[in-house]
Amino acid sequence: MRIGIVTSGLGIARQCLRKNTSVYRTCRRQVTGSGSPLDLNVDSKTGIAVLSMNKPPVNSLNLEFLTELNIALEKVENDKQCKGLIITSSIPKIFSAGLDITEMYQPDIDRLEEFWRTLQDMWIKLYGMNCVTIAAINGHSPAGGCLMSMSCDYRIMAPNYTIGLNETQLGIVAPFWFADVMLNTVGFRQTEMALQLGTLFKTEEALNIGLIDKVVPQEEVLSAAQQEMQRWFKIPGFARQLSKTELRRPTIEKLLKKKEEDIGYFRDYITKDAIQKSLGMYLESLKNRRK
Ligand SMILES: CC/C=C\CCC/C=C/C(=O)SCCNC(=O)CCNC(=O)[C@H](O)C(C)(C)COP(=O)(O)OP(=O)(O)OC[C@H]1O[C@@H](n2cnc3c(N)ncnc32)[C@H](O)[C@@H]1OP(=O)(O)O
Repeated sequence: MRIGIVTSGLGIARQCLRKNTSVYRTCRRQVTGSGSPLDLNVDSKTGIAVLSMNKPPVNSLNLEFLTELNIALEKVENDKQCKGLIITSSIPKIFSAGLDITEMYQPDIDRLEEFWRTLQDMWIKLYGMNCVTIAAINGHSPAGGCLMSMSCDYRIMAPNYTIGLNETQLGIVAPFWFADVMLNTVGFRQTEMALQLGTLFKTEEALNIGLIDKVVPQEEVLSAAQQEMQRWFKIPGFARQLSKTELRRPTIEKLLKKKEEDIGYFRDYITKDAIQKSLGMYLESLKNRRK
């Protein structure tokens, strides 16, 4: 089954969310054209869903894209046939460039708050997914891209890319829940160094510190993820799921308790003059890189 979701506006996205049971039908109908930022393929035989991000140029996470991701995750979670989810990218050499910096630079305040809330929701869903989740990291994966990868149960990455929480290099701070997920993944010492230095790890380095679990050649990333999934499927689903929930619940609950506070903190922090200046300079440096 091939399902695509279009981003022709938040209205459609919300319509899909509201009519949850008809999401498949509604979205499939919209998809016939090209330009969908997400491809969701559910193989009813294997029970594996492959969600491929396809938002040029770099799969940056803006409000609309995050909304689409939320819909797709919800759809997978509600689909009794789906036992596993693989997240990957259709953009060559990029898994995701992380949060769309233009959402944070000179923002409209209402949209900024909505953006952050939608990101929180996406993370809560992904980190708490009942089904097995594998990140097939076939490109660079900085900051928000790293968060998405770390939120999966297993990470397979192609060589010669980078991954990490590089926020300090932008002059900003990784939120506490980004830090918590990294702590849960690689432990305190690696996290305190990586967060302060804003380290982007090369694939092999990421493997060495346990930020990713396996390295395979670029063209094998997806098939390796499909194969890995079989190992997880052999474990009785309920026992596996409960083990995951028990381990991840405290981290999720920590954010749930402070969701509104976190939105306010983010808004006040991001709109500070010094932070705006840093973000402006970083955006400029990205644009000048190719000159
Ligand atoms: C209290 C808490 C407060 C704040 C918390 C905030 C947490 C933030 C989390 C984040 O995720 S911030 C984003 C961090 N991401 C990055 O630093 C990645 C930046 N991008 C790159 O390093 C590279 O673009 C690349 C991903 C390695 C890809 O390189 P490539 O050479 O292939 O592409 P190019 O650099 O030419 O980019 C093409 C195009 O896309 C624009 N771009 C890139 N990344 C972003 C982004 N994250 N947001 C918005 N736009 C981005 C780039 O400027 C180019 O635009 P142009 O074509 O108009 O020049």
